[in-house]
Amino acid sequence: MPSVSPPAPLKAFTLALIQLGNIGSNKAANLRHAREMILKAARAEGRSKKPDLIVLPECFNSPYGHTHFPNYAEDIGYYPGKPYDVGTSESESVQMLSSVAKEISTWLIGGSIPERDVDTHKLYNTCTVYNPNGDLVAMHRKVHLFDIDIPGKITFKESETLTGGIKLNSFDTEFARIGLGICYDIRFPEMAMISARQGCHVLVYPGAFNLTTGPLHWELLQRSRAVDNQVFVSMCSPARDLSAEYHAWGHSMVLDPMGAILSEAGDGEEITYAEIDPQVMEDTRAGIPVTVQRRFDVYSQVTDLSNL
Ligand SMILES: O=C(O)CCC(=O)C(=O)O
Repeated sequence: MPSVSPPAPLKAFTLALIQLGNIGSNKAANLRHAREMILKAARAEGRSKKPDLIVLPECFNSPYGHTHFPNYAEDIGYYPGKPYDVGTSESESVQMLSSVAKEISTWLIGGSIPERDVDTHKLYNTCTVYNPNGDLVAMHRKVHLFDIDIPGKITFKESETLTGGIKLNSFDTEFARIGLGICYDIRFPEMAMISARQGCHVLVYPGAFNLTTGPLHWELLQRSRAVDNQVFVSMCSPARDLSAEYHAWGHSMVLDPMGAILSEAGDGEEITYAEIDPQVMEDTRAGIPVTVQRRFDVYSQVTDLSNL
């Protein structure tokens, strides 16, 4: 594992998930609606304070389906660690997300969008992150592509048009270190484990489960990753739209390190908020000390599967 600097301590903060509805074939309309909902989430009517971090769902600017990715893909051209001028970005989604993050002066995880690499022209399912100044500060390309085939229920093959990312990604805010994944990435505990061991306090996955795997696995996987790693976990879904080609499960949620659900949306368009309390993480880790009981001396014996 590459060496990573330890994170600053987790502080209390408010997380808002936008379970976005009305995602259709008109990209400009999708972007307009996403912007309106981000402004609404930031207004936080009826709440005592505005959120510190707002999250959009997977594929928020285009219909979800591998045949659509090439038509909706945008050139982002972001290279971690290199200066990035949002003003000259080719990506209209990046432009919108950056300007609205700046307008509301709030951290924003921009769900995901189909991206075309400017050099290789390969397509990715990509999440971008903005600080309250509107700077693009992190990007995650979905590592594990959603290729499933459950006969009679659902067949989906992202790898027909997309390429998987080759890197795990996280970013630091003034309140937490946050690890990124996209949807199917949550099925791979190794990825969550590495992010948690690199100091992430919260793992956020823009996602879009379906009506076959959603009921059984959506909550289970999030609770598992939260309990395994004693971190906060959250997935943000689009709203369910039965007139769309892909029927998303909805139920955007936030879980604490004990696996308790802090907030959960229904299946329609909704903004759900959760208060992240660092004490819960501290108490969980003190009470159930798995984070300091790991036996790497034993695990090393089972890495070679040919011995089994
Ligand atoms: O893993 C699943 O069941 C759903 C995953 C998914 O919808 C996705 O990766 O977009």
